[in-house]
Amino acid sequence: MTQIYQASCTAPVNIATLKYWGKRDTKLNLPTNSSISVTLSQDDLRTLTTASCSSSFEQDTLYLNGEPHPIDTPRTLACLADLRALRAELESKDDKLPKLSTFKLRIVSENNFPTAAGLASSAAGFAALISAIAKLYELPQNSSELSMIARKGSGSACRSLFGGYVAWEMGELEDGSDSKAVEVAPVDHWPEMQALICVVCDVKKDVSSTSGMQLTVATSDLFQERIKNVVPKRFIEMKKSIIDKDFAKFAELTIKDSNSFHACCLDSYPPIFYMNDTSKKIIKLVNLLNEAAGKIIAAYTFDAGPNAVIYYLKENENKVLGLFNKVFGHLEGWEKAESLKSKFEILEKFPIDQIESNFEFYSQGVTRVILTQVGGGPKSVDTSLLDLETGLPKKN
Ligand SMILES: Nc1ncnc2c1ncn2[C@@H]1O[C@H](COP(=O)(O)OP(=O)(O)OP(=O)(O)O)[C@@H](O)[C@H]1O
Ligand SMILES: C[C@@](O)(CCOP(=O)(O)OP(=O)(O)O)CC(=O)O
Repeated sequence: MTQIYQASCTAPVNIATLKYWGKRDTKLNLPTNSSISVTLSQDDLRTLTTASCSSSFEQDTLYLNGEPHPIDTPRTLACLADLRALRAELESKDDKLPKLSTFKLRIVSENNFPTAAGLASSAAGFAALISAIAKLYELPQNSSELSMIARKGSGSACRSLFGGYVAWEMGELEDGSDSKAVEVAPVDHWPEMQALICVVCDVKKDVSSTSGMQLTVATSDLFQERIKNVVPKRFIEMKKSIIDKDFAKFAELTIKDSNSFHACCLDSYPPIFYMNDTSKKIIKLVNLLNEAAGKIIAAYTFDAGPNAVIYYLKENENKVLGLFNKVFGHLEGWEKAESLKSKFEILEKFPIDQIESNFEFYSQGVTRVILTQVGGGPKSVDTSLLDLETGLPKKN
């Protein structure tokens, strides 16, 4: 039987605290502003991808969550072309290397969380795809260099090439060769960062990030102010808050940036609404919590959908989870916090009677919670999703 070469990697989701919104080049996914994100732990949310190639494969194929998935989209093709070109360069310098760049690829991938549900599956998906093929091809490129390929798949995916706290530097060159992800700080620098994700019931969003941001670029005046005057300063301040481990500052900037991004969406013409009434109730809960604490202990952020991500530090876990468990404790996702429940608290100054007297209103609209934390970048793994006998995805 013809040899099948294969390699597997996992990659994480990242949730931006300073949002990427707007492209200056839609083909290369070059952004109008730099952005910052926190990489979330792969213990909770991760993509696992096996990349394989063989002279016997007749076409490039992708299986996602057990089903064939289109691979011939311009963005995926751009990633594959870049990776093959880098492999071909290695082969041209060393005759002994098998000509993997000429073989067709078979890629098998699985997300351990809902795909296309506003949980950044495309970011983890492209980061895992690029990492697995780079491993298969034995490419020497570092994570920043690979991030430029992932960026062509989906802008935010470039940040999933790193763990911890990550910046995507927008760059200024036309060919995008300086628009890449870099590490702001590794997980170990500030491992106390936690994230509570409230998954909000929703029908699929009607404006994708890709088209939404183009509408904003074309029509919003507020957006011009955002990219010229707001984000450049915030980018420097947020990086500093991470280096200084200054949660109050980090949280304030995170909240303001989520608000600024959604304000630009509303200022688009016609307006775009990603947050819904449930999202607004969650904002209110976070505001009341911070007021009761007398300082900012929780920061909300929303991407292009109604799901909330709430960042907080481990030291405030009892207070933050205490409140959210009170409201959403009946939902799936609290198993991880079982041992903490006896320590959950409602702050003395929190107006809990407001919530209790309107409990149905506050507790509706969220389908599940995910408790997670800051985590590491892509990992090379031995687990393979490919059945070498059949050359097809393994059956579960
Ligand atoms: N593991 C994967 N491997 C390759 N492509 C993937 C993978 N997971 C997701 N994708 C691609 O990303 C698409 C989903 O992206 P989409 O932006 O709609 O949703 P999302 O990233 O989950 O949510 P959001 O961008 O709103 O946070 C999938 O349809 C698929 O094309
Ligand atoms: C609101 C965001 O999540 C937008 C993400 O946009 P995408 O990276 O999904 O867009 P494309 O580059 O067109 O694929 C903010 C962010 O992650 O920074």
